[in-house]
Amino acid sequence: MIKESRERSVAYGLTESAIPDFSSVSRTDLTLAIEQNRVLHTHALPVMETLYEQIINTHNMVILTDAHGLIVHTLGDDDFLEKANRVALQPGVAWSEQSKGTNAIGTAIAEQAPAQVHANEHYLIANHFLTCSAAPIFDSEGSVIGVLDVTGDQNSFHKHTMGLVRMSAQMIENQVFSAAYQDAITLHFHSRPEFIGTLMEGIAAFTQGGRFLSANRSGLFQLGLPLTALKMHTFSSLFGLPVSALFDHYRTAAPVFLNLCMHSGVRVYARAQLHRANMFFQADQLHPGASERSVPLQAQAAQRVEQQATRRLSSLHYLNTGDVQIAALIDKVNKVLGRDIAILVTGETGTGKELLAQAIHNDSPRANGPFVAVNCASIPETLIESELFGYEDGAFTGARKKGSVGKILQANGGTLFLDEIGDMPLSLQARLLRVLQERMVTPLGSSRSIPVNVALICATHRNLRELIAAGVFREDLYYRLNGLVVKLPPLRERSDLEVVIERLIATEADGTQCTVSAAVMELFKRHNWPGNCRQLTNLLRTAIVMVGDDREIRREHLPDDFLDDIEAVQRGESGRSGPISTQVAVSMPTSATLDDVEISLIQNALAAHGGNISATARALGVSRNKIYRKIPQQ
Ligand SMILES: Nc1ncnc2c1ncn2[C@@H]1O[C@H](COP(=O)(O)OP(=O)(O)OP(=O)(O)O)[C@@H](O)[C@H]1O
Repeated sequence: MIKESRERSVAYGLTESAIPDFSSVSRTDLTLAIEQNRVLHTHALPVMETLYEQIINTHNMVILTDAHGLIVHTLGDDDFLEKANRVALQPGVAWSEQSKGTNAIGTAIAEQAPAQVHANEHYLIANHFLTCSAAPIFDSEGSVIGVLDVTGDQNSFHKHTMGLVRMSAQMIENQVFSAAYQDAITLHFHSRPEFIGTLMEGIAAFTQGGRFLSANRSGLFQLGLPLTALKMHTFSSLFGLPVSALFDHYRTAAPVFLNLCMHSGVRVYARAQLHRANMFFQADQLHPGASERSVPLQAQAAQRVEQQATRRLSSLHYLNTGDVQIAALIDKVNKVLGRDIAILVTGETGTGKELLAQAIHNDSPRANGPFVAVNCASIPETLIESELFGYEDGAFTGARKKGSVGKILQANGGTLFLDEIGDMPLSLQARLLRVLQERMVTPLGSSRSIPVNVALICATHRNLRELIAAGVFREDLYYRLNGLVVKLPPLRERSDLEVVIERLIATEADGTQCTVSAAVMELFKRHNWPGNCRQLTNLLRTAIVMVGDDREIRREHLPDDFLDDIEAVQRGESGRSGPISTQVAVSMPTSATLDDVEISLIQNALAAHGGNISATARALGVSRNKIYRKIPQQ
């Protein structure tokens, strides 16, 4: 493979000793490339993070490219990233064979197969210090849509890297496949039942009528026919049963896998996932430990419940539950309603910042206009620009035909809520400021400015002044956003806990009478509520289910982890309930170094956030990479 690739490199007119082409496409073209590869990008990022966790601190980086070898995302150890930047291993740079000669990314694309290129196997001498393992990612039609690569210093070569990259690429392929056929019937199968739900499972997609649509890599292998031939088949010609047998099987709700005989005579175990509309017949329901595929659906359901509750709770009057701090806050907000004054809501996570923003909108003269919420922390940095500002129709060469209306324009006539504004990349802060000052939006790739009329509410749990001092938040934008700054108090400081609980129960119990026992109310009052109203809402939601016909929430109806927290506090342990930094500071030996304190602080925060790295990073105001670096086994 290397020999042929080197021959191709010569044919492209490259010289081994040449200085590589370090040029990068423009920022706009990079954003466009990411947008065009949005599905790949979305599904690859979590897999890249997991892959990076395996290789952290080994002087390596994980790279995602599009089908032409253009790097669209990287994750890596800072020390190696510096070295990598010297040979332009960074977003916006092309690593095709045409551009860089023999290299794992370009060669994997040319060969349509995994490629490992080590040290002086690289065509360009400048790249001899690298060792690279790349695997192409295929779509359901068998076309390469991107490449996943791990690149490191040649001394960091490890023979397992290629295997990890291949598995990760296959994982991305399976995710992309499932996303493409989420409305189809999918059959997950394998000759060994324990492989169903793993990377090894075959997945085949069928129309509701049973016509074969496509299969993932393992599915094609197991079915033993090329894709073109399979497209002539139906569920019944492949498995000897009408597709309606799947519905019948799951209607009986028997918790067993289907046992199917393939056209080749080989028997496989299978579970089916039926159309979204037939969600109730999902095979996943038959497994006590639901597979990961059911999680998004459960998450969606939970989200719907939260949204419904939010709608019921959203008016300033409703939020005024008797606490003096809240009353004063609502009073201030009422005075600026309908005025052109930006509102900045601060407060710990879960204190109700978004709920307050929605209430402000609902009570404002813009109530009939849209309320558009954007969480700046949850959108990958590279996508925030297009998400906010949108695209012009066919504005770029090769751009997708339909442009996209950004969130700012979607909020026209209504309210734009920018949550976690402190996470807005510095480069976009200037653009946002311009929009706010000029009241015009220029979609990406367009020279046309569109007038826009939005009321702006921003929220943050971070200290923007500290961010300004650190040089990551623009002072001029800060002054534009803080027309009125209101701080939602943490739940532990509120005097209206009983009223909040009463109202939440009324909403959550949907009319059923339910009360909280005096003992539990006492527990609630003493609790620190690190997750604030969100934690209380979730806790009550669970307790109401547990209480059944009892009508009174008692200690036995509360989740164990909550009771553990309470007991830890009672035992005098700092537990999860106190401010983490204080706990660490007092519990460290005097000989502890700053590094020890940092590690301990991160460990405590991780425990407090159930091991969730993103939440921990947010709470501590550091990057996820920092957490990985300090606690590598995470
Ligand atoms: N005053 C309240 N009464 C009842 N429920 C509330 C109240 N405030 C917030 N909630 C509930 O708590 C949950 C979290 O609220 P919200 O998303 O508004 O918090 P947030 O401060 O924006 O959180 P984050 O900082 O994590 O984005 C929601 O389910 C919301 O309905």
